[in-house]
Amino acid sequence: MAAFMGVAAKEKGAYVTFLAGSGDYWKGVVGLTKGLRGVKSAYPLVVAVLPDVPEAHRQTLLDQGCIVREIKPVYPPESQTEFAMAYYVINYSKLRIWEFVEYERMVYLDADIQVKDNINHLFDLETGSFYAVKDCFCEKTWSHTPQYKIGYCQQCPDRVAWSAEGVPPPLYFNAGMFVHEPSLATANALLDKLVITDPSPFAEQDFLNMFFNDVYKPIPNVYNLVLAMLWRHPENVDLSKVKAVHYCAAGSKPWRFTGEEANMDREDIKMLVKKWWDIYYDDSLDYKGDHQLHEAEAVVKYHPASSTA
Ligand SMILES: O=c1ccn([C@@H]2O[C@H](COP(=O)(O)OP(=O)(O)O)[C@@H](O)[C@H]2O)c(=O)[nH]1
Ligand SMILES: OC[C@H]1O[C@H](O[C@@H]2[C@@H](O)[C@H](O)[C@@H](O)[C@H](O)[C@@H]2O)[C@H](O)[C@@H](O)[C@H]1O
Repeated sequence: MAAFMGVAAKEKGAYVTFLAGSGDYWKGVVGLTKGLRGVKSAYPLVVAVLPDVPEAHRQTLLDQGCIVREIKPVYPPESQTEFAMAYYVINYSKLRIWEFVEYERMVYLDADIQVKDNINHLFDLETGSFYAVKDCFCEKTWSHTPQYKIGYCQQCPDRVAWSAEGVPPPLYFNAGMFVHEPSLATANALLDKLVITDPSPFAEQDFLNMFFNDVYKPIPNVYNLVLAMLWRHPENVDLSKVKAVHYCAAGSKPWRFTGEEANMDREDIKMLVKKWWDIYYDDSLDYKGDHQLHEAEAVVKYHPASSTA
């Protein structure tokens, strides 16, 4: 009907990632798109690229079946804030993906994530909420926070009681993976709010947590295994059940891996890095123009009525 009315019909959904700069994160996107293909994902991968992404990297991603969309950068207000990592300032540009209104639903995945199991069912989660995995506060990157100082972490809230006030901080998600509903109203509200919000150490991650605090719904850690969970909360990790691995710990990016950084010389980490490369170099997962399952077929094939997240 929408098409008949001359309005472009909305696509059901797409996976989306973000690529900035002329560095080597494009390799992460190749690993991501091949991993998604390997688990028979029903939706395409859109790559939101900043203007500084070279043509050669864009072409490589097009050759891998990605939809490449250039976005305008988003910068936070001027401030003296020290970001947890200096380059985090570019991550505010992730906010542009709310403008991708041709999609009803998108699943955002950082380029340093690899999907190991089919997650198509995330597209069928009830609308109106913001779904993401709870982060961990135990790494040194959190040393500026009160929770780190007392050893409190939402991944194990009983280990150290929050404080005399008794009210722990609101649940906080890792912004490397989330399920969202693009809309121009939300996109504009995000940018309007950003203009009057002081930047903070975890940049757009802090900002998104503040903005979606009232509608945030945690989903299981299996959808975004923040690697530090392996040594910070091993009791919360069953690798055989993990659906997406997030190589976010310092020194863990597979395409730069040396194993020399703290916690990297572990057998489980080396196995996960090998798995990343196995997919990256698996030419049976290269795009051959056929990975895009028709959505209706995908609904039947991958979303049996009983499927739930
Ligand atoms: O130079 C960069 C830095 C970051 N990113 C993108 O921004 C995401 C978040 O940055 P990063 O993965 O370094 O953050 P982490 O989760 O490791 O803290 C990356 O996964 C990429 O998608 C990028 O494309 N180029
Ligand atoms: O710009 C802020 C970034 O903040 C997050 O990364 C952090 C965070 O997860 C910490 O909790 C970890 O300790 C740390 O290792 C990790 O890099 C997101 O993964 C990334 O996409 C991006 O939003």
